[in-house]
Amino acid sequence: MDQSQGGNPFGRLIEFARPHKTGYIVSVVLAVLGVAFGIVPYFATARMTIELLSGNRDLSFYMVWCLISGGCFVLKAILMGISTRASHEATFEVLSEARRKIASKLTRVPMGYILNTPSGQLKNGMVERIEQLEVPLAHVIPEMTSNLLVPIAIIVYLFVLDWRMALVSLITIPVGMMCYMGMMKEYPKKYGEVVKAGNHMSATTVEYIGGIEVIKAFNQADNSYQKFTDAVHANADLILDWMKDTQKYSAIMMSVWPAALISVLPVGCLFYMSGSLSAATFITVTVLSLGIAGPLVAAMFFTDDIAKIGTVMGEIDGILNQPELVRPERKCDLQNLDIALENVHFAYEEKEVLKGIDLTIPQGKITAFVGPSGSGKSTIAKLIASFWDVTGGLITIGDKSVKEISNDQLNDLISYVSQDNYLFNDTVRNNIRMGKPEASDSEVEQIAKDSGCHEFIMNLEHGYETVVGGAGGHLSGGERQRIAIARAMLKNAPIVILDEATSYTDPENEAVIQEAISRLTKGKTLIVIAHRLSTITDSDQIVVVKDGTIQAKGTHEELLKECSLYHTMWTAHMDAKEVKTA
Ligand SMILES: Nc1ncnc2c1ncn2[C@@H]1O[C@H](COP(=O)(O)OP(=O)(O)OP(=O)(O)O)[C@@H](O)[C@H]1O
Repeated sequence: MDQSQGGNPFGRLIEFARPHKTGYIVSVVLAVLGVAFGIVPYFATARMTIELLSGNRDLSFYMVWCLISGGCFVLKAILMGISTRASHEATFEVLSEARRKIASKLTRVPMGYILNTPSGQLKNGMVERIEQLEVPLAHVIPEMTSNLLVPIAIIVYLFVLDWRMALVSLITIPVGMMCYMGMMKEYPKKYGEVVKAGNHMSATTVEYIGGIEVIKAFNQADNSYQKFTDAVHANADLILDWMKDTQKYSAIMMSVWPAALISVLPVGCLFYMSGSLSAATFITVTVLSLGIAGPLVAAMFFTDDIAKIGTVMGEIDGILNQPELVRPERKCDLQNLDIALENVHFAYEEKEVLKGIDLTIPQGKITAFVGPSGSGKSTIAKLIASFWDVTGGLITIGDKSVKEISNDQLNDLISYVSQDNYLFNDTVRNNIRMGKPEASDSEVEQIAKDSGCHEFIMNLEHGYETVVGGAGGHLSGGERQRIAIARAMLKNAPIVILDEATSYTDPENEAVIQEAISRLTKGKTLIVIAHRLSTITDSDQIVVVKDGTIQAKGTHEELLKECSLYHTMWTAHMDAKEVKTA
């Protein structure tokens, strides 16, 4: 994990590339050699022009120089090709490692960060931002190095030939530099704004697609979905304004920079007439001065990408530097799997939602949480599964704080099934198999039978091979929940948490699933959160939660007698059931 960050963004980029430095070194060396061969034709042209003017009529002399020039062009192309390939191979390794780092980081940060960050923004960090490192890594490192070396080598040579002409050939460079500085003066600020607007547009687009059903139902299609259209326009306006600001500078720069002949020709003529410059030097300087601007302009184009590095690395580090749930790597010994909550307090943000929970959940028993909506039931379950750290108090499993249990061990211990368990856009079979990746096809089918969902799966168009669509969108809510339960049962963890896991299921199927769950979780610790109280009456312990505190706990019969809130909830539930069946 990378926590060493901050400071110079270019340094951070090099840090990313360091494991593949051999590829980059090879690439730079080959690019420099390629450039060196690329300079030869300029010298050959100057040499041949001088000889022509001095009256040399030896054809073989010119043929040899033409061959040398042609050979150098070919060598340059080959070396540059291999250099680009080496830098790209190294770069695509670096990019995939960076993406893997972010993906793995997301599994270690508290769930709060993931839930509170728009998924479009996280996707941007993992896909677009990392993609933007491709140019700096694959092109800037070899090509910018070589493109700067060519003009430097030519300039040094010009100074050796005639320092006055060397200075004259450089006159356009400061003018071009001034335009360039004008173009770049607000770059970090402007690019930061563009990234922000892009992220907002991306997050709004994801929200638009995710909420398309609601948008259609409330007749908010396309343009009338203001938030989306505003984000798209804001993004386009920002980029256009920025382009308008910089266009004048770039137009002047691109025309002035390559115009070295404007100064070299008249001044060279004057020196030549006055006898202080030989024809040979004049011709050589004229030809070579043409070779300065091209690579410089090419190198300058990369500074655009370099200027982006700060913002891009900032976004990537923004994810990589998120505080993690601190957990040990090593497995610890647990005496038993009793779960205890001691004076647990918790706040998602400012407002405290759990206010001192004391509770023991014995191993191998069924504990159910009931209570009004928003009272904190799911939060208790999520804290047991370590989605967040408690703000105060302690949660233990087998007398060990959950903070002392490694992520892997806790994942093996707990199966958590929520109301909206995510299904991947894959086959039903593969979605169930996620519970135990090494499970055979027959194991998957057996658990589906045991969980009471084989029949409905076989009725799907392609049975177990039916692709469930993005987030399981091709299935009904109840079907999605049943597959999620089968997946959790296949995992066969000793602690199972069902958080409204059958809420979308119709009463007839719910009875089948309940029966299957009780069979499959025999001997395991089962924690159930349910609104339909009739499904939890057999629990060993029912915990009534209200306003983040425990109002009462006991069996169904005990609570009916002792807890007025439970009694009221039960009566309301039974009345609702009667109305439905009437
Ligand atoms: N990710 C979150 N960020 C901020 N607040 C949250 C978050 N999740 C839940 N809350 C708030 O915490 C409180 C307890 O929520 P919780 O989901 O634990 O209640 P619950 O009893 O399970 O409710 P329900 O029966 O409706 O599912 C609520 O006020 C809820 O708005």
